[in-house]
Amino acid sequence: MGVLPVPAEVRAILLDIEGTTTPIAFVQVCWGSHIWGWTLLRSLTVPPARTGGGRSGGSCAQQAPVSALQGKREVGEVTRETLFPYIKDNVKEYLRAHWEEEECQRDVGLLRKQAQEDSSLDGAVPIPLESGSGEEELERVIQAVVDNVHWQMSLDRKTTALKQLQGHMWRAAYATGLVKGEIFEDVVPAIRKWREAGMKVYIYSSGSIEAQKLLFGYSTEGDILELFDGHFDTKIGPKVESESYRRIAASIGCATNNILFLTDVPREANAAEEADTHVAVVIRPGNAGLTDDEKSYYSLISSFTELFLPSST
Ligand SMILES: CSCCC(=O)C(=O)COP(=O)(O)O
Ligand SMILES: [Mg+2]
Repeated sequence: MGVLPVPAEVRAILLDIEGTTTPIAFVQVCWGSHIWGWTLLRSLTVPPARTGGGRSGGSCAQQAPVSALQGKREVGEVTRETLFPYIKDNVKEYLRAHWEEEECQRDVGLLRKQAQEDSSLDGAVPIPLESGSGEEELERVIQAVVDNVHWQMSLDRKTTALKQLQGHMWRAAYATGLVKGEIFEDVVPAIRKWREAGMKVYIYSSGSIEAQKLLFGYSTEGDILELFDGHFDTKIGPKVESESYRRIAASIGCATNNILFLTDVPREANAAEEADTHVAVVIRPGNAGLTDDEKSYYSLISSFTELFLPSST
């Protein structure tokens, strides 16, 4: 095991999620079974604010009881292979069930605006406004939203519009207990130690703040939200732009060089470093490989226990 001394001026540790606190597989690996995905969907499409759903609320009538679903497959298995496939498989049903809710309309509005900005990109999918009130017209617009979401996800885009919708869809999956956020085992003990040493700890992920809070609030380690002093997402700026790290420092109330950022993505590390933030690249099972240049340029850790704080003995 290596040891990485943390510079004495560091007062706050800023953590990426996917590939850093949490296995990439938890976020990205495909569903094992269509039937499972379909059944889970049925249990999760109840609109929170009303019964009967939106215009096509009839789809909620055949929900499978949660206990029956849990009997078919262990919770742990679902959590390891869940987040992105869940969105891809279930976005159409989700939109049908929630379409008339304010939150869903806000999400669609954001996606439509993003689609306009993306119109010059190869393969971009526009989202038309609804013109009329028939079921066919509704289906046409919903299909465009579905195609847009699938297109963005095929490129692993990190737009705020996509991340907002994803966060809202995951909420039901976590709340039923069928999904739990997976955290590497070294993460919680290390953060507790850092906090005891007086370090502030923040999250900065492309996942929306709501999605971050779900992942850590319903995690395999229980509700661990108390371990974090704050959360940042792409609303503060993209992770690959150095200005985002200046804004985060201003928001925390410190200088950029008082922060140590841990991430699996060299482009993000590079942007943070340009802003004079300390960085270390995290190597976890399943992460993308690094080039030889990246390996020799960046400080690398494979576990949070490798960080050595000046105040720790
Ligand atoms: C907050 S959980 C979902 C993670 C996600 O949507 C994502 O894009 C991961 O990005 P990260 O910046 O955490 O690597
Ligand atoms: Mg990451």
